[in-house]
Amino acid sequence: MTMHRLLARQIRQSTDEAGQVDMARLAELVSTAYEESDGDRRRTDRAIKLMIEELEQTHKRAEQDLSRAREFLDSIIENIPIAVFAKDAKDSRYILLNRAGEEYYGMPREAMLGRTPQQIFPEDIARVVNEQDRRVVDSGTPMLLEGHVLEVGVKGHDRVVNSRKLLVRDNGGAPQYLVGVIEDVTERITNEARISHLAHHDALTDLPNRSAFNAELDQRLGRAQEASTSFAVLSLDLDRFKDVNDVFGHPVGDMMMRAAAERLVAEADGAFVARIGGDEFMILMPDDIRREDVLSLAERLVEAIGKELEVDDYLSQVGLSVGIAVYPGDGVDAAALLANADSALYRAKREGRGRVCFFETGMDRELRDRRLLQHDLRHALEQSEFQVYFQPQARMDGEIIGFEALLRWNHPVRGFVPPDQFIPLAEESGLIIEIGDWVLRETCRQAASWPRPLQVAVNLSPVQFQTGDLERSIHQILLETGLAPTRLEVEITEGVLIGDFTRALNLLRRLKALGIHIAMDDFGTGYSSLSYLQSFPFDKIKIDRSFILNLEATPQSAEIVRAVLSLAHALHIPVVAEGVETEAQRAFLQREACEVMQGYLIGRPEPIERYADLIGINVERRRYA
Ligand SMILES: Nc1nc2c(ncn2[C@@H]2O[C@@H]3COP(=O)(O)O[C@H]4[C@@H](O)[C@H](n5cnc6c(=O)[nH]c(N)nc65)O[C@@H]4COP(=O)(O)O[C@H]3[C@H]2O)c(=O)[nH]1
Repeated sequence: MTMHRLLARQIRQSTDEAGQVDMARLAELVSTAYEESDGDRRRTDRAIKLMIEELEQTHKRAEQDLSRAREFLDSIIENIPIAVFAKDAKDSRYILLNRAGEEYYGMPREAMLGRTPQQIFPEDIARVVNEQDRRVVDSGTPMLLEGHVLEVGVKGHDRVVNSRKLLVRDNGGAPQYLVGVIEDVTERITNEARISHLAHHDALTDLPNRSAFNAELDQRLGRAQEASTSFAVLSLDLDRFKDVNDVFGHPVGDMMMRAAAERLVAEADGAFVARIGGDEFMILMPDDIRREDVLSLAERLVEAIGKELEVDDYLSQVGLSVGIAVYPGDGVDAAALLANADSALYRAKREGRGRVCFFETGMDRELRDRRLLQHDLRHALEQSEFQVYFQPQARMDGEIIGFEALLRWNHPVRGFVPPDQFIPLAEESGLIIEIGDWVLRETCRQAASWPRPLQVAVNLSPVQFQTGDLERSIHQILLETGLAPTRLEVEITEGVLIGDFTRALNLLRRLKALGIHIAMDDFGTGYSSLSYLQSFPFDKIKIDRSFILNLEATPQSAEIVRAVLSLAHALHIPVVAEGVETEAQRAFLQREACEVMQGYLIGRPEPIERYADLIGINVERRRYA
């Protein structure tokens, strides 16, 4: 007989040593076992119930997640600014369309869903759409169209779109859906075109800029090399444009620049005109144009720009200088052509502006040399290559009353470089501010140490008036050196007053109020010397040495000197005659009652040690010896 192991154990536990079964004990054991078994079953039932509940919740959560994901995807598809559609692969019937799709097709989705292209679009369009759909279904390869002009929809035919259609198969691999996206890229393409335009055009004049010019020049070179033709490169620079900005301010300057650019384009006969910098332009002339035609066009440009510019009731006059280099004679690559056109421009400007110059051999050397000099000039101050020379000024009876300070540059290789060569370079680069301060400080320092309190005159450049703080510099230098302001004279040319007239005039007034004397230099060589005499009470007038030089040779010079002297006398302004070299010139000036003279007859510009006796050093020594 087989018996459950539990019952056998319970009988064993209820049987005594004599083999007698204690029925009451057995009943108790069995009933305890049943109770435990009931408890186990109940626990198992509860666990199963909990598990079922947990499974149900997990399932529900999964369903919710799925539906949320679907909603999320739906909302993305619905709101994406790209048209999205899905069609039945069998008959191209639309089964999904998002909001951008409605906009693209210009109809609500209700008008499209469940319908085929033939039921929606005009016949010709429906045919194209169907053909595309069939191609994708038959080949199984996606269709991609980029930048094609929109043929369906309400936005008009000026829209440009990228579109893509692809096939989705069912689990068995049979074609099920066609999914398509259509992106309107019109704005992007317009923006890209605008950015590309900006990158190649100058913002102010809308002319091609330097990079566009370089690209065009490269193309021209390629063409000319292949076809063995020639062409001309013109380098143009507006003269005195800085004055327009100084006088009228930048907004008016900008308008004037636009007006000048328009004139250039109008006159350039369709040539390629580019603005490559502040007031610099370049022109590429048509291929194989004759030299005389290039010249006559350049001259027409100079004439057109030279006419008065009128913008918003502002009148101004600027000029134009032109340098020309011709391919292949003046250069076979871009760098050589540009450098040579620039050299020719430099010559045109140097010859008096408003001119046209063709490149000639040797001009490049001139420009290169100038650049080298400019480079060296930057180090001249720190290398102590400058020195102030002094030239005496005397009354007509020979009594020395003062000196003019004249700057000298002792270049380590070239020797003495004339100030007429390096001062314009220093002005162009702005170095004149530092150099001018140095000359003033050095002159005042020296003059303050002279035993005789003679006058000392220093040249000031127009650039020092326009930039930097000249008044403060002079003030500080006078304090530093201890020179009495009344012993200092500043010489200015009319260039100082041509720029910002009011600013320069105010500055001169303040300097004069300090006790400094103001002299008008190079009188008679400018355009408006007379009108400037009216606007400021100069302490001295210096007649330019060109008039003195020609005193004996040309009667006109004598007349001019006479006229200047009588005018100055009438205004009670003393006159200094510059460049007096001969006794005859001195005698003439004395007869005409000129007050002061300066020139080789009295003494050349020299280091002050050479004039030690004039400044009182020897005299003093002798006295105390
Ligand atoms: N043939 C001849 N020439 C005479 C005679 N007497 C004087 N000279 C020269 O005439 C020039 C007079 O100076 P400037 O008209 O102010 O003309 C000056 C002035 O405009 C400028 N310059 C010189 N030093 C300075 C300076 O420190 N600062 C500035 N801004 N300009 C300066 O450079 C110009 C030329 O200076 P330099 O070569 O020193 O030339 C000086 C002087 O050497 C003479 O009897 N015969």
